[in-house]
Amino acid sequence: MSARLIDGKAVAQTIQVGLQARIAERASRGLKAPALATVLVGEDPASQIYVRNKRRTCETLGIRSVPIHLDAGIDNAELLATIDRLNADDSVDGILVQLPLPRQLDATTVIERIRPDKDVDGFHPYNLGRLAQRLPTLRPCTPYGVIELLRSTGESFHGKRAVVVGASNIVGRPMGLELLLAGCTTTVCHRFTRDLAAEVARAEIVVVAVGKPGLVRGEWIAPGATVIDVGMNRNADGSLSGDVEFAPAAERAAWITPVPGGVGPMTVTMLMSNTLKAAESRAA
Ligand SMILES: Nc1nc(=O)c2c([nH]1)NC[C@@H]1CN(c3ccc(C(=O)N[C@@H](CCC(=O)O)C(=O)O)cc3)C=[N+]21
Repeated sequence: MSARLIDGKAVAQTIQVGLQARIAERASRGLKAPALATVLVGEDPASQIYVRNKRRTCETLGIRSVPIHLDAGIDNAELLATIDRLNADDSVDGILVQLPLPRQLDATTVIERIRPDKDVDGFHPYNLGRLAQRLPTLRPCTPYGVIELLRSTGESFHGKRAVVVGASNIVGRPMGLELLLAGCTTTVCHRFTRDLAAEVARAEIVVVAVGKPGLVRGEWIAPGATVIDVGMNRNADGSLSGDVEFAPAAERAAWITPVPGGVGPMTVTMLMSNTLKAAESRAA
């Protein structure tokens, strides 16, 4: 392996120390702790683990966690009523509804119901529109975390050719907007892209967020590229792997993120950053 590893755990830790200090400083001025409501619907085991992790990180940083657990069988109206209550609650700064939701519930309606200034996931059309117009407010956590990882390498992004693989609403599309904002010449690839290998081979920065293990072959990676793997695939033996063939990609890349320990820890950290930001802008 010749690539240098981008240590997401370490970058996340550094950012968290800064957040913790800012939250403590607010407390010393008599301000209340920022508060994050995490809404979990049903018992999906992966969602339970993720939400527990978010709640635990809140406590570590001095953010008040407001855990809300709703029955798997609730209907849209009940979920929307919960959102309305949290929207109106002045003691709550941020609202996160864990996705995916059970089938009978409509995520789009729910996301659009959250007050944009409490939308710490950055999924509301207002916040995405602001990002599209180069006036970011609350930014989607995973793409924002990827930008922080790229920044941590110390390499500049200005004018770089960036390729995003995957065009989901929560990662690929906002990732394209973030890279554009950062000054990259940005291409977003998806299931209809004709020659994915050729697109990836042109990239100086590659961000992969599809959810298919080994989708991006090591031999596609341009020598000296920076590779960010957002994929999190659970293997039969319980271990995790990304969407990029790690070992051969690391032979060619200059920088690469591991899975786990790359993007994942940043997603949670940027959620905490957004919660503090939401609290700061309410007080103002
Ligand atoms: N409304 C909403 N917002 C989200 O941000 C959201 C969501 N729904 N639904 C699910 C996905 C997934 N997600 C992860 C966050 C952290 C890790 C993470 O910390 N992963 C660790 C290891 C995890 C492990 O070992 O299982 C790592 O990559 O090193 C992973 C996945 C947030 N999501």
